[in-house]
Amino acid sequence: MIDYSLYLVTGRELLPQGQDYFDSLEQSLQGGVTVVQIREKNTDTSEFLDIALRSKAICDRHNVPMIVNDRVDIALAVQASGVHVGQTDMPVSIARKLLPRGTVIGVSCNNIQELDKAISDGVDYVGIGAVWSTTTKTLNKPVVGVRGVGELLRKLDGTSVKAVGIGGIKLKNLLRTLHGSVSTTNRALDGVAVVSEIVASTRPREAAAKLCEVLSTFRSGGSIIKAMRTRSEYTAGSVIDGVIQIMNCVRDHNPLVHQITNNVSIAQSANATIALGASPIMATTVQEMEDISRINGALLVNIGTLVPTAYEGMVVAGSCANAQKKPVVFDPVGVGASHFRQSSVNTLLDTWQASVIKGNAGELAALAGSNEVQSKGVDTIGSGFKDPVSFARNLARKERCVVVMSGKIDYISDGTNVAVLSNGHQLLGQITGSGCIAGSCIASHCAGAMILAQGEDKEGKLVIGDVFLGAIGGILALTISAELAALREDVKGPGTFFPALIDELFTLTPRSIQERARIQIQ
Ligand SMILES: Nc1ncnc2c1ncn2[C@@H]1O[C@H](COP(=O)(O)OP(=O)(O)OP(=O)(O)O)[C@@H](O)[C@H]1O
Ligand SMILES: Cc1ncsc1CCO
Repeated sequence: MIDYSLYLVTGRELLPQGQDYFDSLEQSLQGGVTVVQIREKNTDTSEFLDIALRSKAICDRHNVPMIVNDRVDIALAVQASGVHVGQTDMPVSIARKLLPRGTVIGVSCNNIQELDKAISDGVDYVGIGAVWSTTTKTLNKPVVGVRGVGELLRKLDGTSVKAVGIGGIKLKNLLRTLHGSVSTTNRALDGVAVVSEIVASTRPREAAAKLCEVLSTFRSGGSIIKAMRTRSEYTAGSVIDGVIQIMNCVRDHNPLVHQITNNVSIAQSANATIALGASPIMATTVQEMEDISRINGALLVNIGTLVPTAYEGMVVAGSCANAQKKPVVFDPVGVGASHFRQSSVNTLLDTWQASVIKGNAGELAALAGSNEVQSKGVDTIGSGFKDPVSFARNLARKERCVVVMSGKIDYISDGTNVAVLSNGHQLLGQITGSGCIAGSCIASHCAGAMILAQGEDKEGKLVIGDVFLGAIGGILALTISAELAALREDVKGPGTFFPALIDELFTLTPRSIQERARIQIQ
């Protein structure tokens, strides 16, 4: 059985100047590479054969299987463990006939059709990619993206076919790649193929060892749920206790909450953040994203009025937040309204891992590609999903993060649990940006959750802190404050409601949360 965990694809053209190919291979194996594919471009048969033979001797010494790219004849000549073929190389059925029994055959797949064919051809493994855009190879097919890998992996359920991700996988995106590519049925990649991160390194041993470390911490951290959460079981009572702890933490620590949001509700969102005890910074420019990611407690990305400069900032800010393991709250405002929003949302979610995605039913339907609920611009139409609990849970599994579906009732899921919250007031639906404010409240509470979890083990996690509780706390703070504001005599309608809401967020007490929270965990 081949261990596909760290699959090295060689590329002599990528070696740093002065680096010997065989020495680099030796070091990579010492660093922990578990399988090697020899890839040669434009090399004469005799030279390829010589390289394959010498590479095989090195791999054998490490007891690591060697696979030959494309050339069945070379694989036969050196008794390689396997052959890897591309879509335009030797067909799998013919390679199978030519090769001795037990020789592994792998094929590159970019889409469902290619994957279906590979499965029916009886391949042993598939290389799914490109996962990221890459400079190692000129791509003539669309990038699959981390989320696309998960959809393809689902197809392998019930088969013995193994899968490695390939294309642009680096140390800096490895954890995100592993986490984000798990299918809704919990099928993860069996390994990752790496080229330049190892081959182009002047220290291939260290490069391989670092990649192995991430692989093993991810695997020991287990599934999405463990990677996202700090607690494994919730009850309504434990959730309320947790929310109050976070709420107090926000007030005690005043975390910085970085928000890239729309120009309709920017001031409202900043005011709500302050009222909760956090500190907003509404910064959009690429050049400052890294600095802010070091000091902030959480990031909110809201595409309400998407403009090019802010969009560039969003791309970078999310990656910086992931690198710092800070919570990223994403609000795909009006995603169904235009192709531009849709493709921007896809690029953002393929670039970084959101910790929480928040939207109304129409927005989340558009994100999930469902036409069960329609939207009009930034608003949802109709009464929502027939089974909102399952919808929220499935979307959380698909996007590998916590999902908040807002509305008269809010549904919050981490892919396993669904918290059903029925607090709120209809006046929230009669002011603009209540959803955007909800995003700010969630981000503030996720920042509090992150501070509370500071002492915990960060290894193998993409985000620090219980973002499920952060999301519930943000929604409860807003909706309970809205109920209290609506009760006030000075509130006569939407115009007087908004300032009262800010006052109530400011004076909200743990007692009000305990007394008023209407929460059910399913
Ligand atoms: N009729 C209602 N009754 C109770 N709560 C409501 C009602 N409408 C909205 N809310 C609350 O308001 C918050 C925002 O949800 P909503 O679904 O209105 O956001 P949205 O459509 O994204 O808003 P916007 O586009 O104005 O920012 C949620 O926490 C939700 O519970
Ligand atoms: C009205 C509106 N348009 C873009 S963003 C926004 C705020 C509510 O989502």
